[in-house]
Amino acid sequence: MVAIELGETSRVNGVNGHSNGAQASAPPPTRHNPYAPRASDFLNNVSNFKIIESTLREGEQFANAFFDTKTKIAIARALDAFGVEYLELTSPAASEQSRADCEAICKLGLKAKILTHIRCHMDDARIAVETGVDGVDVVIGTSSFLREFSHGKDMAYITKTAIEVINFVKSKGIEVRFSTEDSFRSDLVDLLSIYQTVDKIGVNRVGIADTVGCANPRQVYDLIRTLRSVVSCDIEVHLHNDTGMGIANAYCALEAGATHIDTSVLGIGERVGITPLGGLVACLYAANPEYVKAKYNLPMLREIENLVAEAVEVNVPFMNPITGYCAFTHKAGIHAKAILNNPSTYEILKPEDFGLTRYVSIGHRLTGWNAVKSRVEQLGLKLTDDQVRLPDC
Ligand SMILES: CC(=O)SCCNC(=O)CCNC(=O)[C@H](O)C(C)(C)COP(=O)(O)OP(=O)(O)OC[C@H]1O[C@@H](n2cnc3c(N)ncnc32)[C@H](O)[C@@H]1OP(=O)(O)O
Ligand SMILES: O=C(O)CCC(=O)C(=O)O
Ligand SMILES: [Zn+2]
Repeated sequence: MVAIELGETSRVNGVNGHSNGAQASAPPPTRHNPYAPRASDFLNNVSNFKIIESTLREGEQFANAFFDTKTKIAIARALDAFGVEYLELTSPAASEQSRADCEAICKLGLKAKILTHIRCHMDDARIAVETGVDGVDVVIGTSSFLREFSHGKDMAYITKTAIEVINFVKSKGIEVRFSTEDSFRSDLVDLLSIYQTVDKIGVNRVGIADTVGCANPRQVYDLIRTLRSVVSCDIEVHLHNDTGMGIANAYCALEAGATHIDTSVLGIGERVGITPLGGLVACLYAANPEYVKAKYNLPMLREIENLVAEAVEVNVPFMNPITGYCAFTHKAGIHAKAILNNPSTYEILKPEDFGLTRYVSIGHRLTGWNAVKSRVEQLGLKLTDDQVRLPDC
């Protein structure tokens, strides 16, 4: 768990980590974040999680996504090289082509485990287990909206079918996950009851889905923490970004004990999509850079985002974490001076860890003399400080 010890030290020494002088033998001050996870956060999985990368499932539901086989394979290979633990693919029940593509990706021999995503129905399950996948993600809506207006089934029917499908997939010796669609608008007693039932019969993971993007971080924390206390299997979360909470909600889910996070490249999916891979990586790197660097090939992120952006014909957003075109550009004089002295003053992410470089912008009315001096030195010019400071120099 990251920075437990450092957080405690900061607490001993006060918010800024400074000793008050009376504690002559106190440990030296630290400059670490006093809000970092503490030993008491025993459920916290911020430094112990797996990514279920769903660009080839949720991402295919993005309005502009029309992936052909070659593109799907290129995306699968790139995400595998990046190091995601799982790839989730569109249901083979969706079309003959989806089934063929799923089989083709299973045959690539990737390190990532391959999952496919199906309705909680035996017809879909029978097709899915024949594709060669390592696991099947099963889903069914449990909110009153979806029970009434989507599939029309009650909780008794859902529970019975879930048991049948889970036992069937397990009998094939592959992983199975059971998820409720629209979890945050479902009845809590219904949810906990069905999750306990599927946990008892040996499901590998249960999933919570914020299908409509209505949840906030505190609600996510509370639901996952409650669920963590009633099931012993892994917990996955799938979080839509309709109100911009996709990354924050994923972080809180991990803090509450979730083990698996669904992502897609650039967050593409239904409507505005889900937790973006790059943004999640940025957030978790900020919490524990060493853990994230050891797990993923971070310099590949830009290439993967460009690959997907091109495939779905969108631009990488200018404010994208890590790869947005200004992500490591510093402009105002106060920032530029401090950055040139020590990049950590205004950077929580190190560009070099992502194969990128920082840029100090000059030539604007907010530029200060320190930035100009640095550029003068870079260019090998010989000017005194007074000359650099002169506005007409
Ligand atoms: C929230 C999510 O993103 S869940 C994942 C969504 N993914 C997809 O929809 C995959 C792509 N979809 C498809 O290829 C098609 O919709 C198919 C093959 C699944 C079904 O196609 P169709 O038979 O033409 O049905 P259609 O798409 O119109 O309606 C969905 C059907 O699934 C049923 N259904 C919806 N959710 C579930 C569920 N979780 N479990 C079981 N059945 C379900 C609906 O009641 C409806 O059944 P009906 O045919 O009796 O009306
Ligand atoms: O299977 C899941 O957990 C999520 C399905 C989905 O895409 C959603 O509910 O938004
Ligand atoms: Zn979704």
